Amino acid sequence: MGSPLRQRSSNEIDPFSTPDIYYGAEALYKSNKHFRTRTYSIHQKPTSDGFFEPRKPQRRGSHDEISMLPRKFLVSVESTLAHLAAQEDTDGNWQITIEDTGPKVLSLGTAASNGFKTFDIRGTYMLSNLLQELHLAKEHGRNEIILDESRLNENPVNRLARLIKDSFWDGLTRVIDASAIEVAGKDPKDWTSDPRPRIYIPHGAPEQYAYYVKVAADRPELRLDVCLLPEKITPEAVRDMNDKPGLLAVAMEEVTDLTTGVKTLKGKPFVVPGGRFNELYGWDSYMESLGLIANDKVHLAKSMVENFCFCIKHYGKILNATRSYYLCRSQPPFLTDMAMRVYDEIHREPGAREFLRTAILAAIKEYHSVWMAEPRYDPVTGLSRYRPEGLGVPPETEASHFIHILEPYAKKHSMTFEEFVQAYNHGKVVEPELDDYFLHDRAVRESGHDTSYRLEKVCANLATIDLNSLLYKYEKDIAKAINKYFGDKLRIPEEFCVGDMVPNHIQTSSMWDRKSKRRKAAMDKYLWNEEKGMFFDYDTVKKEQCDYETCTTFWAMWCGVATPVQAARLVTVGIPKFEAYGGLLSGTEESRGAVGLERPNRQWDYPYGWAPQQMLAWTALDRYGYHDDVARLVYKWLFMMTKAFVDFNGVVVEKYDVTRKADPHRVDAEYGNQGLDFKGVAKEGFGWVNASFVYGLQFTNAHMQRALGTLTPWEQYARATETIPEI
Ligand SMILES: OC[C@H]1O[C@H](O[C@H]2O[C@H](CO)[C@@H](O)[C@H](O)[C@H]2O)[C@H](O)[C@@H](O)[C@@H]1O
Ligand SMILES: [Ca+2]
Repeated sequence: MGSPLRQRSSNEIDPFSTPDIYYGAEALYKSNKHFRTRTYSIHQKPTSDGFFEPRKPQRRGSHDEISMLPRKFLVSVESTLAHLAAQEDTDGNWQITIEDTGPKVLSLGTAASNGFKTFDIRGTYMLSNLLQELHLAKEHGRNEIILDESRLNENPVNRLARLIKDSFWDGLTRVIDASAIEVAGKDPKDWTSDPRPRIYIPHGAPEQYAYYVKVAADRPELRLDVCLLPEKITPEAVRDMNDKPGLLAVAMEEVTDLTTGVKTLKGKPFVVPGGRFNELYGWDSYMESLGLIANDKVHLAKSMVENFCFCIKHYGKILNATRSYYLCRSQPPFLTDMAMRVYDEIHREPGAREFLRTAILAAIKEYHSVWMAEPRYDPVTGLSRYRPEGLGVPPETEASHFIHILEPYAKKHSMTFEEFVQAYNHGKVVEPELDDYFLHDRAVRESGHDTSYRLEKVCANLATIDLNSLLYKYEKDIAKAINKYFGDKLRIPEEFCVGDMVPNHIQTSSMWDRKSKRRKAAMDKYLWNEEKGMFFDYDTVKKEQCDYETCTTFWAMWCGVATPVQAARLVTVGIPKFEAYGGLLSGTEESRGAVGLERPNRQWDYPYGWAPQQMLAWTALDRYGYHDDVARLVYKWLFMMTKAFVDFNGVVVEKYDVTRKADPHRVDAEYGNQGLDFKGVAKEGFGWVNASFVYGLQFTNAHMQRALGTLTPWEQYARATETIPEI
């Protein structure tokens, strides 16, 4: 995207710099140098109505405005912030939105007049940008600032893309080592009475154990609890950790401290989703990596691949996420595509080929030991299911989540809710029906689609179109990597062998091609519905195809398993079913069924739309040449995001209600929405939604970007760009 014309002298700060530069020490020095005559005091008295009025300074002797130059304001931070909030944040939620009913105008003194002349800042967007900038300036310890008008009226598409690239990724990046373990250690899902930072180290990483024991001893104020995991991680062991939930160690590298010359360990960074999700997630990481690559941050995506390889080596799988309570389950697998996209970017760097080799070997191990082994593998169909092990009630959900399920059992056993959970988790009471319920519940969480009426009470039995598409992609990618990069001979070292594999045996692309052909045949047989023109899940226990219409049907195009004829039908039949105002729905309204008090909305059903669904569908449609559909769907999603960003104080959330025009970020299903809870200024957005924005922009042209920047709805844009037929 082009940025506005900038004509700056060398002692000026780029108006679109990151807050640490724009409000940091250098900016302070330059603005002081430039405006010597300024005499603002920070000790201002409130006016009679209790508000702070920016004080009118003395008129400067020199001329005021040079109209050709971009406008800048001279702003007293604390007083303007107080005035702005009191006047414009009328509902007192620390944000200025279209729902506030203030006058929507505030005057700022121009810098060129030393604050004497004023100029009006008008409308929700500019005022909320002002609020955000003042919060940032305050956080950087500034009492007064020179503020570029272009930072307030910046094209919103540019602004959001800039914030994602320059600020949000940084806000979501974590490193686990002595430098920042207190940040990564925080877990808003730790509901225990003493939520202290705790780290579990796998048995096979004694160097990390020694490292963290020393960190804990050197910095007792952290209260870091360092625990060694048992060699064999069983469901019982995982259950017993529920009272002491903790972070799981990820990859570290040995480095030499440049000042002391001593060798130490350094954590490999990763991006977290945001909100309550402050750990490395499985499929979120893949989506985030698409955004990181789009933003030239491939080193972070690479580091996440390396962390996944560590997880496969030490925990046996890519985890749902890196907390102790997630140890038994995985999430939708994307490792091969992620590693190959990273490789494409870094292939000229030293060590790139080894990076890819390790990732492909890890993926092969994961493929066999997790997805193609029982209980996930179904030998009858040859297809796979989300079906993780585990015991008892998942501890990470809100306390209220399972009340309606568990209370009748607590009553039956004359126990309190807590007593019952304790007794049930430890096998003191036996309730096979509940075991079945939680088997499926764990599977739902492993599927990433927690929760949905599509999967509730049945997920562990389903060969889903989602998972089998992803495994087909593994098979095709592994075949391609072996053939293209490893001379069609990949040696499998002992540490990557599974079951009865012979150490150091050679694998070739044809072995993997055969696997993909077998899967395609099974998917055609069990998952494709010729009459309906879509792929569906298959119930391996009832031995019948399901009828829930899910937007994951497009994953068959993402992975390439759909024939061109199937793809054409999917597009014709599927798109009209799933397309809504803001992009693609997770599922159809009809499939979800009626909702009400007794049957509340589930967040992965209609009317919600999620970034990963959009991103995979765009890529899928693009792969088969449906470029007009891609353009339209991308536009709708980006439009919805941009409009919410403009109208609601810079908000970027975990998911959207894609049927809701005015406030699509409002989702009250299940645990609500993540990314809403900020005061004044959003610092992180939400991982995969950030990614969807910058990834989506790659499918747009300059014309679309301009139209998005002026908040032109799709229909209006489409009408304006309709090709005029030749006469
Ligand atoms: O705490 C409840 C559940 O939260 C997670 O699921 C949701 O957030 C994840 C992170 O963004 C995302 O990967 C998943 O698709 C979302 O539904 C977690 O993954 C669940 O296991 C957990 O029970
Ligand atoms: Ca408000």
